Order: sequence, then structure tokens, then C-alpha cells
Amino acid sequence: MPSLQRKAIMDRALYFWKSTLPWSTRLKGVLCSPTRFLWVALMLLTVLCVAVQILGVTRQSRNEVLKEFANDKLFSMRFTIAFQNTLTTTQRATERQQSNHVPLIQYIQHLNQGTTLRRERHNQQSAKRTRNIPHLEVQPQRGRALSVRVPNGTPPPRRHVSKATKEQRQPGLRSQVLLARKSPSVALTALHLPSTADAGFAAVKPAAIAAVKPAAIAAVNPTAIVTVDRGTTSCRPKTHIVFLKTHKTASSTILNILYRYGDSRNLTFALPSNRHSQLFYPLYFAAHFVEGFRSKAVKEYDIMCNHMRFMPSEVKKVMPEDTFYFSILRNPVPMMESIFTYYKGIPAFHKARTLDDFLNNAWQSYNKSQSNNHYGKNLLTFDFGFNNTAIDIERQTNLSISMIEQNFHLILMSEYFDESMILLKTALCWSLDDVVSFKLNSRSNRTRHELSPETMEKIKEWNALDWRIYLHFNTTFWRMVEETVGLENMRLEVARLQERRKQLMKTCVREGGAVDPSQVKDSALKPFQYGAAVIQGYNLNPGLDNATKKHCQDLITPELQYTAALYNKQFPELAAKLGSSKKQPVLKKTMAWEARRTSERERQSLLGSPRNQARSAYQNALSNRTAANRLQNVP
Ligand SMILES: Nc1ncnc2c1ncn2[C@@H]1O[C@H](COP(=O)(O)OS(=O)(=O)O)[C@@H](OP(=O)(O)O)[C@H]1O
Repeated sequence: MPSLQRKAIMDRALYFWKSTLPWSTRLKGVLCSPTRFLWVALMLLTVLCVAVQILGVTRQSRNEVLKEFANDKLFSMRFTIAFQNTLTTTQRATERQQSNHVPLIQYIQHLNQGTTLRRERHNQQSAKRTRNIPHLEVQPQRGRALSVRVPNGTPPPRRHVSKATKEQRQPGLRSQVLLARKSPSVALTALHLPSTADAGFAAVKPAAIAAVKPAAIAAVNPTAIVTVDRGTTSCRPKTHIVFLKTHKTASSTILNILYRYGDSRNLTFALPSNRHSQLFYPLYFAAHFVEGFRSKAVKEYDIMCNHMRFMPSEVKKVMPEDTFYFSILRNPVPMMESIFTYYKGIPAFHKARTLDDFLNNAWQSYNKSQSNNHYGKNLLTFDFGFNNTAIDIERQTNLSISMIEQNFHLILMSEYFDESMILLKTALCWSLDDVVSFKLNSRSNRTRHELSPETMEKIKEWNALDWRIYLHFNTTFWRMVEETVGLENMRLEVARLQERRKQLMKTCVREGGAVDPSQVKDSALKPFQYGAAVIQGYNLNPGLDNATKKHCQDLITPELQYTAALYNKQFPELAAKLGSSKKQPVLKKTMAWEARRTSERERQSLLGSPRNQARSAYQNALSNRTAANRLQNVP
């Protein structure tokens, strides 16, 4: 290119460069131009895009790190934490006194979840660790009665107390019942079994107590109730009580004892809301199931005792910290026979003609997801809040026992009902009259069935969790008897209790005992009839003075009627509202429906007598369902 031409091009470029507007002027131009919004939008969009990109990259890299962490560490950490919570509750009993709620929810949820091998291994290790924890309060010693002297003004170690209770604030020596920590592993061979457990399940005679060999009891190292020397000061009756009402364990009779005690002293019951008779069983208990809890209408509850599926952290939200927790177990063999008759309508039992039929097929056909089938397997385990269909029996048993011992002060035995009442009155500092009762909710002999030894074995296998828990607490029960009341003293106390019951029965009851529902004259006193069972009731003697009549009537009032009466007493306004707007408290519809589905043919075969006798028994039972019964929930 000629140099002149090249110079001309350069001059033109220089001119163009010099003649263009400065940046600020150009920017001004852009911002003031009609398309300025477009430019601003484009700019913002660009910034946004860049920001999203940066965020994406950061997140991705963080996820990578977390995934790696979760794979390697988090899984085992979760269970370590869960078990550390358990260990902490055990180990740091003193610290727990400052805390209202033991962190048990995760633990129980964990127990109820399905298991993997990895979890199993970890759990076994943790269970072992739990077993090895020394107890902080009292170390039970073999063959020696335990006593702890509490000096003046020093609060004794307690399980659920964070602040000094009324009792503790009182100077002087007091009576306390403390739960000594024990090993959940049970020497099954050394257990004292009820002599009648496998042979007809008759009530145990007091003589059986004397037959208990202290050596057999001392061979295990179970939970022990430890009485604290009370010196000259008499103990103060406990009025803060939780009774976990298990099913078919004589729990309605205990409920009646608690109802009468609380009713006569105007104590406040933590009753189910909306005039239900149960605390929304089989759901896990939640604090808001209790009437007056959410609305804060009740300041303090004294007694909680209706059917529930136990959830300790929620119960503790409702009940005071110095609450006494107790429950009752029954030999799973006779218990299963009772359950099969009473809950004949549940899907698991529906097709089985007999209990043997059910047990022969249960391992293949039992469907745990069908509603109400929990009644058919390890019902005690279920009621205490654990997984009733767990596969690892050993592990689940150990954990259940451990948890029960951490949460309950006393576990009673249905087979030793009278002995249980003496233990209870000792633990609660009640009088003998406070624990006298008549047997409630018992079946007519017509609806009982003898079990063969083979069937008994099948039941133990099918309910292996309940069976082991029962064996364990049967042992601890006798250990408690020995260490708190003493065997000889127990025999005397039981005799006094039985004598008192006999007197009362003579005063109160017309036929001298329970009769079939068809013969109960006062419909308000007829017990609820359910499934294929014929539940007996009582008739009052005529001509009783008002005070005696009231006392006698309370003794024989069935659960549903008494619960409704207490609700009406505690919540008159709500009861009035429910009475007018909702005549029927919410029925457990599924259960009622399933009960109806049980065919008459099955009922007849269950009643076990000739066809016409069975039919008339069934018709009697049906015709005796009172209006009150129809309105209430299934117990
Ligand atoms: N005092 C005493 N001693 C021993 N056994 C007793 C006592 N009171 C009730 N029972 C028997 O307990 C069975 C009823 O249990 P529940 O009241 O817990 O049943 S329910 O879950 O509330 O429906 C029921 O058992 P079955 O008769 O075998 O069904 C009652 O007979």
C-alpha cells in the first residue's frame, strides 16, 4: 500500500477515535435513551446468571463433602447419639433431675424402626454398654435387704425429681421407694415362676409366697425397691401417679382403685379429651390427648391411668416431676387366651376358629400392618411403646426391660394380684382399705378355654418378647417383696386384704360374687361387652345406707361408666356441651365394625358349648349392651 494511502487510513481512524464521545457521556446517553430499561434488565440478568453459577458450584462441592461424611460417619453417629442419650439418662441420673424430659423419643423411634445388620451390630454393642453401667443410686447386694438412710433435710436421690417436692421439703426421715438399677440380662433358669402359670391360671394362694426360696431370688440381680428408713415420721401418701394400663392384665381393677382414691380426695385425673375412655390408644401418647392440657384449663394433674401407648417424654409434659410410675404384667399364656376371646374381631383372629388355629398359621399369615392386629402379638411390649414384632428377640427384650426399668418404679403381676396390692400400698404409702377391690372385667367361665401344654408352648413362642419381659419382672417382683415387705409379713398382709375384701363383698354384693351381664339389674353397672367374651358384673345388696351404698357402688362401677362420671365431675361445662352437641363420644369405629364382622358361627364355636347354649349366651351378651356401653369407646 502506498505510504500516502496508509497515512490517510490512520488519520481517519485517529479522527474517529478523537471524535467519539467520552464514556461518561455515552453512559449518560444509554441511561437516558428510550431503551435504557432494556439495558438495565440485561445487566441485572447477567449479574443474576453469574451469581447462580457461583451458588451452584459451591453447593455441588459442599454436597460432595457431606455425602462422603454421611457415608462414612453420619450413619454410625446417629446411633451413637441415640444410645448416648440412653446411656446419659442412666449414667447421669443426677443431671436428669434438672431436666423435665428425658430424650427418649429418638430412642423409642429407633427401637421401632426396621433394622439393618449394621444397626444390629451397633445396638448389641450399645446394649452391652448399657448393661455395664453401674447404678448411681443404690447397688443391690445379694442376700441382703437394702436400706438407705436419708439424713434430715437432704433430698434423697430420686428418679424424676428436679426440684424439692413437698415431701422432700419436710424435715425428718421419710419413706422413699427407689429403683435400684439392675442388669437387664436375666438368668432365666433362676426365675421363680408362678406355680399356677401353666396349669389353669387359678389365683395364687398366699401359701405360695412362703414357698418362694430366697436363694432363688438372690441368684439374680434384679431391680429392687429400696425402702428408706422412715424413722419416727410416718410417710406421706403419694398422689402423683401414672399407671400404664396394659390390656387384659387386671388393669381395670387397678383403675377402679385409683379412681376411688382420687375421686374421694378430689384429685385431678389426666382424662382423655372429648370424653374418650382411652388416651387415643393405639397411637403413641401425646400430651394434648389429655383434656385441659392444651387449653391450660388444668393447673396440675394428679393421676393418669387410662389406656395409652406409653411415650415417656410426652407423659412427663403432663405429670408433675415427683410422679410415681407403675404398671402391671400378666403371664402371656392366659393373657393370650383372654385376648383371643375379647379381640376376636381383629383381622388376625377373624378367620381362626380356635386359638390353636391362629397359632398354627400365625407365623405365615399374621399381617402386622393391618389395623388392630397389634392385639394379637406381644401386646405388653406394644403397650409399653416398643416394637412388638421385632425379629431380634434378645436385643429387643434387653432394651425393653432396660427402658421399663428406667421409667417405672414398680411393675406388678396380675397372677399375684393381692401381693401386688400390698407392694403398691407400701410404695404409695396408702392404707390397706385404699387398695381393697373386687375383681372387675372378668369373663364368665363359659367363655374360658383350657389350653393344652402344646398350645401354651406355642403362645410363649409367638409372644416371645412378652414372655421374656414377664419372666424378668416376675423375678424382680419377688425380689421387691423380699426386700420391702418381707415374705412372712406379706403373707399376713395378704390375709388381711382378703379378709377385708370378703367383708366388703358380703356387705355390698347380692349374689356374693360376680354374675353374668344378663343378671345385672342396674344398667348403669353393666360392664361393656365385647368380642366373644361374656364380661361379668355385680348387683348391689338392697337396703344399704347412703354412705355404704356409695362406697359399694364405686367398688363395682365398670371402667367406662366411672371414666364418664369423672369427666363430668372435672369438666362439667365441656361435658354439658358434649352432651347436647355430640351425644355419642367418638367411637372407635374400626373396632366396633370389626367386632360386628365376627360371625355368629365363630362366636358359637368360641363359646364352646352346644349350639343352642352358645346362641343364647351370645344373644344375652348382645341384649345386655346398655345404652351407656354403646356410647363409649372400646376398652
Ligand atoms: N383382681 C384380679 N386378679 C386377677 N385377675 C383379674 C383381677 N381383676 C381382673 N382380672 C382379670 O383381668 C382380665 C381383664 O383385664 P383388664 O381389666 O386389664 O382388661 S382390659 O384391657 O381393660 O379390657 C380378666 O381376665 P380374663 O377373665 O381371663 O379375661 C380378669 O378376669
